[in-house]
Amino acid sequence: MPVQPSESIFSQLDAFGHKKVVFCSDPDTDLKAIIAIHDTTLGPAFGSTRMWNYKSEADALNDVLRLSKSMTYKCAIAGLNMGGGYSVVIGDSRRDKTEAMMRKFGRFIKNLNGEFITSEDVGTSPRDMEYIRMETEHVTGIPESLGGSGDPSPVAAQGVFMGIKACVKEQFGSDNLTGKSVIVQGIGHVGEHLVRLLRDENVKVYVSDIQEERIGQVAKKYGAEAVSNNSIFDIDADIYAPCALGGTINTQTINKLKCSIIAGSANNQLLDEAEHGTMLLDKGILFAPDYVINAGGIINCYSELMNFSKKRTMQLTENIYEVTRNILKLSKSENISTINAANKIAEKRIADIKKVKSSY
Ligand SMILES: NC(=O)c1ccc[n+]([C@@H]2O[C@H](COP(=O)([O-])OP(=O)(O)OC[C@H]3O[C@@H](n4cnc5c(N)ncnc54)[C@H](O)[C@@H]3O)[C@@H](O)[C@H]2O)c1
Repeated sequence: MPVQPSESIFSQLDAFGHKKVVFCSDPDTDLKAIIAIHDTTLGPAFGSTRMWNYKSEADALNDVLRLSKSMTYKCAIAGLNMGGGYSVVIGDSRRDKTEAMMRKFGRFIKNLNGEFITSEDVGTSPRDMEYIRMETEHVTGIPESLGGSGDPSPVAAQGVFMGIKACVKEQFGSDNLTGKSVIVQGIGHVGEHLVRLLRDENVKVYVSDIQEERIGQVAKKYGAEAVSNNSIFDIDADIYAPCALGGTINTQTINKLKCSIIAGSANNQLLDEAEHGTMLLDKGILFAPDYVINAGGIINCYSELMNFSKKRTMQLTENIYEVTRNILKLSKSENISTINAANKIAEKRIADIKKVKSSY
């Protein structure tokens, strides 16, 4: 069962298996943030910073715990030498965010002495990473003009695109996307780049968002069909690409879905991994585990840390195709959900590397 936001903080930490959680409070800058460090077996905890107007502090904690755990798996399966973490800043990014708030948050990261390294996410931008960089070096995704790798979302979209191709190969026998149809839910940074990549392969694209004006703009720019957010599950498309927030795949939506593939960028798409992963398996809907196919963003940030070339970054991102294919194969051969198959592969790598690190 998923951990409920109302449970005690320590029982939640036990259930997720976290190493450390830091609550950052600074009334002078109105900063309220949580940094969660899940696992550092493979290296320092890597994770984005999300700014969101959470309904409650308990929701914010639940979100950061879920997101940081999936980062551990994401780094492991992408072959990176990094652990898993995440942070959330509580507030409305368009109304409440200030330079002082982000710089103060940078100071909290600095105090972790490299145990946590961050980058941008929903509600934060390369500009915010620049503010954090003024206080600590433990940040990536800073603007290219400052020597960073800039916005990771085009690379994240490329990885999602490779994941979609791997799933199409499995379901249809060829990874050619021409003539297929995709619903992109959430046309923000990643969603819009994904729409462009799909349009370039002659895919029929439906776009949806909670911001009505965005739907019209993006539909017009890429020749996509605009769909209201309430009616996306009525559309008969081959692929559903969730690119907004998590939890959109649940008992209610699975019963409505008409697609045969789910593959998108949003983190933690399954409301309950075990229950909904199995439901999708039983219904024959292929689910590309989100943390596997959205790893392009973190690969881009890792490349910035490691001084990798753009070419190497793209090679690592395009490898998401093979990684996804291997997961689908394991899922099929063992008749387990795709999320279970991905978790098995990620956990094996963490266990193997733990043995390497057990001696000098
Ligand atoms: N940006 C990256 O590099 C990156 C990398 C990996 C994963 N992700 C994940 O991908 C998702 C999108 O990231 P982004 O950077 O594009 O964010 P973004 O904030 O730029 O875009 C999100 C979009 O989703 C829309 N949205 C929010 N709630 C919605 C809902 N209920 N229904 C429909 N639309 C909704 C927003 O209006 C916005 O347009 C997030 O879950 C993020 O964690 C992002």
